[in-house]
Amino acid sequence: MASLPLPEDPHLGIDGIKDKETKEKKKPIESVVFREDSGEGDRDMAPTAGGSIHRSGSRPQLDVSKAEIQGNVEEKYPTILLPNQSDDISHLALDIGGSLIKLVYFSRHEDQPVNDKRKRSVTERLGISNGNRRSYPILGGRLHFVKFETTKITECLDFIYSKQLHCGGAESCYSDGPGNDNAIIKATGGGAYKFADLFKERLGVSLDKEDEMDCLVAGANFLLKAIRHEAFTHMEGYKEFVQIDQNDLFPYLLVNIGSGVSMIKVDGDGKFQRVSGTNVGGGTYWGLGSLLTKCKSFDELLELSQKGDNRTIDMLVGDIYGGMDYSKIGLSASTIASSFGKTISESKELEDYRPEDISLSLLRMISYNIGQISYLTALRFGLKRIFFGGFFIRGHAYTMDTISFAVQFWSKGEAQAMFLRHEGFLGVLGAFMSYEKHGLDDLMVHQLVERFPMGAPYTGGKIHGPPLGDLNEKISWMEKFVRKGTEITAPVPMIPPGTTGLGGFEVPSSKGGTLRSDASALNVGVLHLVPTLDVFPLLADPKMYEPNTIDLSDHNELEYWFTVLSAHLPDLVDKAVASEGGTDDAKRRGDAFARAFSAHLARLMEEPAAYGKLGLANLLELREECLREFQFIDAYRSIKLRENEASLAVLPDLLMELDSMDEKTRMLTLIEGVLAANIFDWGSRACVDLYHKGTIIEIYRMSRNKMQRPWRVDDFDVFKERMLGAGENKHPPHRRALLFVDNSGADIVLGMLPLARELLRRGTEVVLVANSLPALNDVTAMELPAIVAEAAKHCDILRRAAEAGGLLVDAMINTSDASKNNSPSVPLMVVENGCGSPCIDLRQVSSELAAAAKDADLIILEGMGRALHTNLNACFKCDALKLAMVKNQRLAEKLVNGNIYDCVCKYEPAS
Ligand SMILES: CC(C)(COP(=O)(O)O)[C@@H](O)C(=O)NCCC(=O)O
Ligand SMILES: [Mn+2]
Repeated sequence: MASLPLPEDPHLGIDGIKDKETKEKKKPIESVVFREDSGEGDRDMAPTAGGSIHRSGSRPQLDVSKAEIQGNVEEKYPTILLPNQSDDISHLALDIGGSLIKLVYFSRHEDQPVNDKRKRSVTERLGISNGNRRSYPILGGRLHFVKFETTKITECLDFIYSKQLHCGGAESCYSDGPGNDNAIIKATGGGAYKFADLFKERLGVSLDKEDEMDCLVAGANFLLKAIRHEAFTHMEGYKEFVQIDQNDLFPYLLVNIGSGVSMIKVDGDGKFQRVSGTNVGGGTYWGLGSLLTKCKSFDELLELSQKGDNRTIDMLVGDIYGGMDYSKIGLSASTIASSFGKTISESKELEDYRPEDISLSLLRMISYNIGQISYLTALRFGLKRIFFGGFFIRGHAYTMDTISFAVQFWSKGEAQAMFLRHEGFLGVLGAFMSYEKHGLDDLMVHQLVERFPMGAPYTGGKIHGPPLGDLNEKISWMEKFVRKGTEITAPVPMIPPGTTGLGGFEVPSSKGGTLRSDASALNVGVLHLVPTLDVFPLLADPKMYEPNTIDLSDHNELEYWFTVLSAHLPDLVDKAVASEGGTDDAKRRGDAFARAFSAHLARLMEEPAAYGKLGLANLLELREECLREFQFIDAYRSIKLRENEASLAVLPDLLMELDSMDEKTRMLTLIEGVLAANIFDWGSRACVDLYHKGTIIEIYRMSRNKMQRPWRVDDFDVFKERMLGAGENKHPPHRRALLFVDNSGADIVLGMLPLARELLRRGTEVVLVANSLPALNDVTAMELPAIVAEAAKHCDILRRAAEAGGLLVDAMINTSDASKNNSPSVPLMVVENGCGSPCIDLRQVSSELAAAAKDADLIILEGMGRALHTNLNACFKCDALKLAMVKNQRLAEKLVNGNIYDCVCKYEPAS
């Protein structure tokens, strides 16, 4: 393993840089002010105060009476309070089935007062329009999925009441009394009729009934088009996500297994026909099962089947053929010849059979039957794809395998059974969409982000626990949940393979002792609707793009990262708690965060695909999301400030040194500088250990000194040739470069800013692309302008470019930079990337980044997260440079066949 010993000599490592870290305190940036917005915002959205407007059930309108602008009226997109908007916003839809009530509700994003002047400046500069989004002012928000047993409808009513969902959500319901008498909630399923009076009586709302089939199809179409990892196959214990081509979705067969089974041929949006069905469905399993086993609930019955052996009940081919296969017609000895058939030849009573065996026999009988009828129906209509939904499946591996087996067996591999992660929520989603007003059907896959918060009632433990209002309740729930045993068991992993090869099926074997009662609910997150997200326009082929370099479906890989992230946890909790003042409340939240994140990790270890396709980037993002869930906004804030300050203190010397070099040496020194400064990464165990051994500047110098070429991946010469030309052969400078920056401190100040400065000097516009939200010690777009302003005090190029980019005006700075001149400068801008993770999925970036990308012809991705964990293999339409120091031994071996602290400089001209 390569080592990075600290230099004995505390003198300068990079020639000329003095150790000013502790000596020089920086002055505040009082001389720099942001340019004020002209104030000419779009006015067409301004509410007309006073009059109320007509509302219709199908064409939604907003009640803008008594509307007022919250915060500064000068803001371009001020937050608008709609105090009377209550009954008409479709916050809630219901699917009240025979067994379960499914509920989808919408919560708006809390509007942050928009006071980010950088954002306004860049919006103007890049000409970002709000497109047609303003016609759906409530669109940005979250969709939550919850379910209750129909027998416990009172809990469902309490839940709706406590969240004030019946009168448009807590934020717009200002009375303590019951809901508005005019309130209408879209509902589907038989219970929409049966319980209409109860809803009116208890909540004062009317249920607007939507057709069940319409809803099922609308829900399925939406999910299949809009959710990336919605459909999957499940064969012999293996789950594999299927990439659905939106343009090649129809026709398909939708099999919805509720109490009964409907088979629907879907030809398009709103174009379908119920072509078949069977009365032998989930209700049959539950009903017959309870009669035969005395089980009280569906889940109890399902759990029982885990320990069952159906051979004591079912008559198998082997029972008839003396233990032999009937190979001539392709039947193995273990194939069921007759479900429950064995019981006729024995003179036993019901009590003589194990309930476990009965449950399994019944489950197999019903699942096979549904699989077989589905296949025959698909065959009848020439359909190749069959999607199964409905709560009978419950994310239960054995049920899915049985159905898949039947489809495969009877179709001889021609047809494929696919399952849906939101299997039970199709109808209710369709009902929700029938409001039309959200524009949900216009949403694209890149505008939906699924998150998995660790909050009851929709994850873990009992689904129908008390609704959680605030963080305290959530933490209490966490504590209770964790006391019950942290293990979250997966929906029955199978030991593969289970077939005998001739069409038989062995007994399911479960790793976990118990089957979690709400497996399917745990596989469903909260759907964030973010209309401002876009696909990065410079991706060479968005359809082929896969952000993750490390796929965690490989168990060894997952196990390694599980261990690494678990080991990192105590230190992270300390930092997070300290960042919130170390109060008792912060400690409690820190503890809850650690438990929640550990529980997620444990869950994913059990079933890596539980939340969709899992890559390392998803795990790293989950950690950040989890911190935010427990209100740790910026755990590394003080570290970032300290490192920024220390690095800014030595920047002038570095700039002077760079300016004294010839062009070629300078270009190399700049790239070396980026790679060396990328060592400041608080997410890497090895680096954090290193930081105890020296000051920031010592470590930076040491890192510079170790920069020896050739790097592990070294395309520098090709890059240099593009930048500086070779001999007479000169290239025009790039028009615009997007620099995806990484860490605070030396990384941004001594690495990326000097590189940006070089590009600016050469006439290239520079856009610094930084995180929207904090993640580890990554610099954010909000923090960057102040850093740039501080750096600009020492550099005329940066100052003029930052001014030109609208980052600062009135910067009466005495620059110490030698390269002063008064010619107009190309702009330096800052845009947010739309994410809060150390990695970046370029399928979902901010609209401002997408706008900035339109004129860009060079991308520089920096750091492990953005250039290695994600995007190492990404291809772009323009030139791309990927720069990172590999700060993890295993990764170095795996990705570049090298060692920790090796460097990657990968240059790929436009493809
Ligand atoms: C989280 C990170 C991707 C951040 O790296 P960066 O993008 O800052 O270079 C990186 O620190 C990482 O992969 N850490 C893995 C854990 C470890 O090696 O300890
Ligand atoms: Mn980072």
